[in-house]
Amino acid sequence: MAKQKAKIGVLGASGYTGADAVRLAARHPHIEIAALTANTYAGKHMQEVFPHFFMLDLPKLETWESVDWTKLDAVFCGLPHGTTQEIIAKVVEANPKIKILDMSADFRLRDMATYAEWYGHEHRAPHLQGEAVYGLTEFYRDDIAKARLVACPGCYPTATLLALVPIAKAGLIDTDDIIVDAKSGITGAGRGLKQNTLFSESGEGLSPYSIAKHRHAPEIEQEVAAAAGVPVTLNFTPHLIPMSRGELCTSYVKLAKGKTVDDLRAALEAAYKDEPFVFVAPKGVVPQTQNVRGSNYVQVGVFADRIPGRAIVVSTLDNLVKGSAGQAIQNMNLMLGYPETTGLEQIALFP
Ligand SMILES: NC(=O)C1=CN([C@@H]2O[C@H](COP(=O)(O)OP(=O)(O)OC[C@H]3O[C@@H](n4cnc5c(N)ncnc54)[C@H](OP(=O)(O)O)[C@@H]3O)[C@@H](O)[C@H]2O)C=CC1
Ligand SMILES: CC(=O)N[C@@H](CCC(=O)OP(=O)(O)O)C(=O)O
Repeated sequence: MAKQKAKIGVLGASGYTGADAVRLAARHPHIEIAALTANTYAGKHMQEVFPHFFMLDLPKLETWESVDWTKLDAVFCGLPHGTTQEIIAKVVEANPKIKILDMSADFRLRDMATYAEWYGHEHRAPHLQGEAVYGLTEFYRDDIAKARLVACPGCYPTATLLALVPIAKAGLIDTDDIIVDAKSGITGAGRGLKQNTLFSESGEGLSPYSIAKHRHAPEIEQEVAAAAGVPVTLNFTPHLIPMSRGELCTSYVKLAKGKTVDDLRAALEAAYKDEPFVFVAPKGVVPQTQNVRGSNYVQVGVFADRIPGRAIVVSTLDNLVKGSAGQAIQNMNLMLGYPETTGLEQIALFP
């Protein structure tokens, strides 16, 4: 007899990450989409909000309060940071067995004081924070498989950490001298109306933002520090770039004494040789967002700087796939015991 499909819900299905979770889930062979929630769009059909789902028969958008959480096996959470903690706490109260794939930042920082400092309020579900597993699949796979609550990393942290963790872990770089220059497509800012994401204001320019104060800096530092085994402070500057999806991070690093760029390449290749989604570009090949657009793949390239003793690592992903919904599906596969790549092997939409 065929195994029953797992029933999933998506919180924030009327947003960009929620919608990409629906796009991927709709063609996943082992899951059934059983509930979709929205805030202002509650009561509407998904196709009214996202016409590209015209061929699907999907549940109507409803508020999270009206969902029967006891019927679901897993929930994807694409809510604005700050709102997730309380909603997830209620969902878990209703169904303690439900698996949670949070795509927001609400459970990523392990230190509550750091959370309060960067997010401007005390954590609203500290009892759940303790059990949250950081959802960077390539480095937390075993813990993710056993977890109830997975805090999927942000899109910038995913791209940056896939470049930095293996080389920091191997002691190949000076962790006091890391500069991350990051660029994101406009969907990274969500679907809500904002002046700076209007085509007329973002379509023909490149804008740095949150200089020296972006909330992904402490998240990246937390994970590079865990890899390196020492506290890390780094420079992180994001930019908004006129394309719909995609992200590219360029990390400038100083080599540890006696280490070479070939050592960096060897560490990255060793880390990812058996990984289904992360690929190290061959020598001289430059990663570009076009190679990963719409896919769960990540491309990492490593280059010697012309300044002796320095190197440049370039990493790229799709912010809505490996940067959020795709990685969440990858983690769900582990948590529900499906092959990790199920539903995720689409190649980039190129051009
Ligand atoms: N966009 C990206 O590339 C990435 C985003 N993230 C994170 O994922 C989360 C979602 O991002 P994204 O999809 O871009 O955001 P959107 O702004 O596109 O969507 C937000 C969703 O949350 C719903 N919502 C808003 N406020 C509330 C509330 N008070 N109660 C219940 N539902 C609410 C919205 O409903 P409605 O539209 O009906 O009002 C909508 O469905 C954020 O935390 C974001 O930072 C993480 C990685 C990448
Ligand atoms: C372009 C843009 O605005 N990007 C968002 C990052 C999106 C994201 O990954 O944020 P979370 O940590 O909430 O998941 C930002 O800079 O805030």
